Amino acid sequence: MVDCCSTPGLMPFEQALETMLAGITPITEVESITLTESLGRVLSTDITSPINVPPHNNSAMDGYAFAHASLAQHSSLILVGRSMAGQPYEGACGKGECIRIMTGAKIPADCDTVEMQENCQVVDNSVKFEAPRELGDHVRYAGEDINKNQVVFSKGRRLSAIDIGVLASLGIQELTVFRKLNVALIATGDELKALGEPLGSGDIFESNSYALAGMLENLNVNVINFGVIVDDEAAIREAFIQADALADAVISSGGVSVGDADYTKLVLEQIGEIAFWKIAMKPGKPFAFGKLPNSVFFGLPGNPVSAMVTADLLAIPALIKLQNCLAVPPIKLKAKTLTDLRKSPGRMDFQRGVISYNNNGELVVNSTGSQGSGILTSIASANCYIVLPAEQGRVKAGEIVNIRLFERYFA
Ligand SMILES: Nc1nc2c(c(=O)[nH]1)N[C@H]1C(S)=C(S)[C@@H](COP(=O)(O)OP(=O)(O)OC[C@H]3O[C@@H](n4cnc5c(N)ncnc54)[C@H](O)[C@@H]3O)O[C@H]1N2
Ligand code: MOO
Repeated sequence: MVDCCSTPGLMPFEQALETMLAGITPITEVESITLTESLGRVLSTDITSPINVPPHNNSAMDGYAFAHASLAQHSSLILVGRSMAGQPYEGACGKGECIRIMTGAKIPADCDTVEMQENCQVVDNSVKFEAPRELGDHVRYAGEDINKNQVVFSKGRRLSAIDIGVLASLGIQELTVFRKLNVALIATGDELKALGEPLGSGDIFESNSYALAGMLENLNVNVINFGVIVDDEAAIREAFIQADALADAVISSGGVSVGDADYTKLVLEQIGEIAFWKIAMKPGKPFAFGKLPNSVFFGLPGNPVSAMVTADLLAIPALIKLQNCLAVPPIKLKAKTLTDLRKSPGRMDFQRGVISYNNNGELVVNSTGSQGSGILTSIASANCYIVLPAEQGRVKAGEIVNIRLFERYFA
């Protein structure tokens, strides 16, 4: 186990993240899928465009196409044909001539400029142009979006809805992606009751696995939910062994602190190995990272806020690397805090806030109020973390603080 620290026994947050990512070996297995199945999947090869997009010069307006040199000599041009989207004009369009053209229709080789119909007067077969045009006006050029043989998306990219549209515009129907990860979720605690069960004295509804499963949905992994495992060493060992046999990654929550019923770390040590335990961060101090024989292991603290924040800031970046996916750096800003912020030196704080612009156009942040590790609504109502360095003490209203915007899967 690594032991180091700003606060004795606690590993600084950045060092924990770095150590954990260094311990993750990305999967290499790939599979072939159709484009319609590809949302959120991770490309296992670069995608090179087989065609120009658009494939031909086409009009950006409904109007008239002509050679720019023609209009320099005449203010009216003779209409000789019509090009519709999907039904191009294949004839000639010589000096003094123009064609009717619709948005998206192919521009004939003889033409290089388009005028919109609102600026034209048509009398019989003659089109009068009200104003001179620049060469190339309203022309969308072949390949102006994507050139043939251009690398459009790189290996490791997670495909968005827009990416799928781009790939469809290239005519791509099948893709090779990295296989989906299998991720096991285990909630530990005698007090935890599944939804639908009656709450006895001292019980609460189990909520971590629901929120975690929702966050993981955005990573497009297969979630294997083990539900609630009671605070019993043998039961937890059995659940970890079963999860390890099925999953690439095991995420537990609860039982990772120092209480009499906290078995997570003990069992991890028995059947696997711990890389580190305890981070100088708040919330999330007792987070544990390690390995089981076949999988990587993330031991999240049970407190709901601590579980979500460590999932977001530690487990998910590790899963993204395991997926062989390129990481997208978080957006970091600075803002003026509108309230005092309570903070003791020792751990890096990830307080929850709402960032916005004030009437002077300055970025300001409001705390979401009580920052207790059990107050899950402190995340639900926030849109960012207020990141306060470990050594920082109390912050006064009006001071500038570091902000990290929430990821789209979060809150
Ligand atoms: N003597 C010490 N006590 C504690 C320390 C410490 O350093 N010394 N650390 C505190 C910190 S910080 C945290 S965070 C918690 C984490 O403890 P555990 O990971 O062992 O979590 P539990 O004790 O099992 O649960 C804590 C809390 O969260 C509720 N919980 C647990 N799982 C769920 C779930 N799946 N859904 C909803 N709520 C859940 C549980 O009922 C408890 O209230 O330890 C501190 N203690
Ligand atoms: O780290 Mo605990 O998460 O402070 O409550």
